Amino acid sequence: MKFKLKKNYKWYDLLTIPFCCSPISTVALGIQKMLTALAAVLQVSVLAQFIDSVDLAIRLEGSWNETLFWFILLAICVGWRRISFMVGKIFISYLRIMAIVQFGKALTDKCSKLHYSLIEKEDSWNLINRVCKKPEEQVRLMAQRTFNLMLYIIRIFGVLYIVFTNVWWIGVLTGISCIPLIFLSLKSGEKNYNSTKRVADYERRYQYLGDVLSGREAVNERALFGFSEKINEEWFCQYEEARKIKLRANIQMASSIRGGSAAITFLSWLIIIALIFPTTEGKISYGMFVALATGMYDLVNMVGVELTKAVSQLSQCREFLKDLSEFSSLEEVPGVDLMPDVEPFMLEELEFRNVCFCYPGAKTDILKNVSFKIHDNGHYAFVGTNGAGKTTITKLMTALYNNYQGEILINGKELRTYSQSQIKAMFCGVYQDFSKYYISIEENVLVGAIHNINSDNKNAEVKYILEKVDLYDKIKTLPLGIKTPLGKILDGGVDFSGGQWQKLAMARAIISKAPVLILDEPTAALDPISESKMYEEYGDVGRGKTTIFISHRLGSTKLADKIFVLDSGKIVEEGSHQELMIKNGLYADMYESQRGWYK
Ligand SMILES: Nc1ncnc2c1ncn2[C@@H]1O[C@H](COP(=O)(O)OP(=O)(O)OP(=O)(O)O)[C@@H](O)[C@H]1O
Repeated sequence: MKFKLKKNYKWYDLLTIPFCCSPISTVALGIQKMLTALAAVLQVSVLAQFIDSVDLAIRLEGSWNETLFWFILLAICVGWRRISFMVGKIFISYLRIMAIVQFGKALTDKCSKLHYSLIEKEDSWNLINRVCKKPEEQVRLMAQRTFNLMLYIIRIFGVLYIVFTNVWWIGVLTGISCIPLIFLSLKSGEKNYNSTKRVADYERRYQYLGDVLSGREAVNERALFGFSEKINEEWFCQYEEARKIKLRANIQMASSIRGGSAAITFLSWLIIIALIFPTTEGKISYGMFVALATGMYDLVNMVGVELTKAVSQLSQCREFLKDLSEFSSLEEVPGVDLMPDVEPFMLEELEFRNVCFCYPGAKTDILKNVSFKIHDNGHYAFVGTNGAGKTTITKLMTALYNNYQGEILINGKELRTYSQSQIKAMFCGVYQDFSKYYISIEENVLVGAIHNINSDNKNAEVKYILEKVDLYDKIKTLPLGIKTPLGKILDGGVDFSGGQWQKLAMARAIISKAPVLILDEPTAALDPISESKMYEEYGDVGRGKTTIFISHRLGSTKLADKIFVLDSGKIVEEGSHQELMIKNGLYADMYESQRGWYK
């Protein structure tokens, strides 16, 4: 059975979620908790019978055999309560495994379908992190806390029933006094979860700062600039803030639990005193008095501490369900998780017609009336100042955002009418912040053509492309060749330099069968020789593809058939390098200022 997320979660889903993950362990856990609760209730009556039978046997009015019978029963009750904890642990560990497989998988599936803008927005990103953090732990808590509540309720009602059948008014009085405590617990649980939400923001910040302080990425700058102390202070501030919020929530919860338990302890003394009268009047036996007095202390602990804790923890789970409902209602992009179309896509023309675009939540337009056309097999470049909107254009053409105004037409058809599989089949790219996958070199390249490469010539094609990006000579020297794992996660992994990783990203894009190749600062990490070699082979690399090239190195963009110059979200100039130089506008200015460095 495959776990499916639904839009609206109710309180009963605290059990249906674990049940859908693993019916066997959820039912087994429920039975284990129920038997434990019944054993505890039974123990009260059995203890009374045992004491009374010992009393009778001593006074020679009863038999020792009967005493032995009650003793064995008492030993079974106590023994089961001891071992049931271990039995429960076995079911829980199985439930956790199944929760990763079922619930965890459903969450990651949902994440992979989410709209790109939700990942970029802080609120939704925090929600995603809260829900997807340790799903197996959430499922365990749901099952364990719900069954614990059931266990306490059975025990409380069981003891109350025994008290009620012996002295009815004491049973009723105790029952009524438990009700306000349950409401108090619900409130404190809600408060506790809200503080966990607030803590999550601080945790995220201090974890990030912790990475800067101890991670590998910032090691060089850390040593050079010596910023550790300053970051450490900031880390401490964030950590302290999170600690204070947690502490306040714990104090609040402890005071409501302790306050409740003090009230009920006082009540239990009154009840034990009240029990003396029916005992002296002979309405209840001595054994029952001892058993009920012990049972009352147990009851006090359950209602005053355990039940309050269970209810408040359960309301934390309920708050998690609210988050889960919100998460599962987040907007999905239909088909975003599908593979690219296997059918090769033929691009004839891509056109932006009066496109305006504002990032969700932002106030100003980043792109203002942008219009341009690019054609099959052409080489195009976008240049301009930082923040002019070059990368944003590539995000729109690859349909990461669809809230633009104006039209984006591919082969004359609006981009929004294409399916995600079709769009994926159109574009491939190397971005500024390209990914580093800690898998083998071969797999790193094949990520770009996972769906449409023939396994017979896979190796030859990977080698050919690695030669094209000038990486094969280095890879040949590695003991495992193209099978060598990268990064420090797998055994025998080697690390690449920034430029080598970038070449690998380039290889990934080239092996893709998509007809449009987006290159966003693809050579930023390359040495000058590798860079110029890449440009010499530019035509070859982009063979049969339409290339869209973004770079600040104007010496490289001048090879493009057409250059678009962007300034503050507008295309201010367009033409070939020669045409733009004759125009003597912004492009010529930028080009001359760069050329000045080499004179
Ligand atoms: N997710 C986002 N939300 C809001 N604003 C954004 C977002 N991403 C980018 N921007 C803003 O959009 C503007 C254009 O960004 P873009 O990355 O397209 O610029 P660019 O021309 O590629 O710059 P660079 O040359 O520095 O890479 C910038 O002002 C940036 O701050």
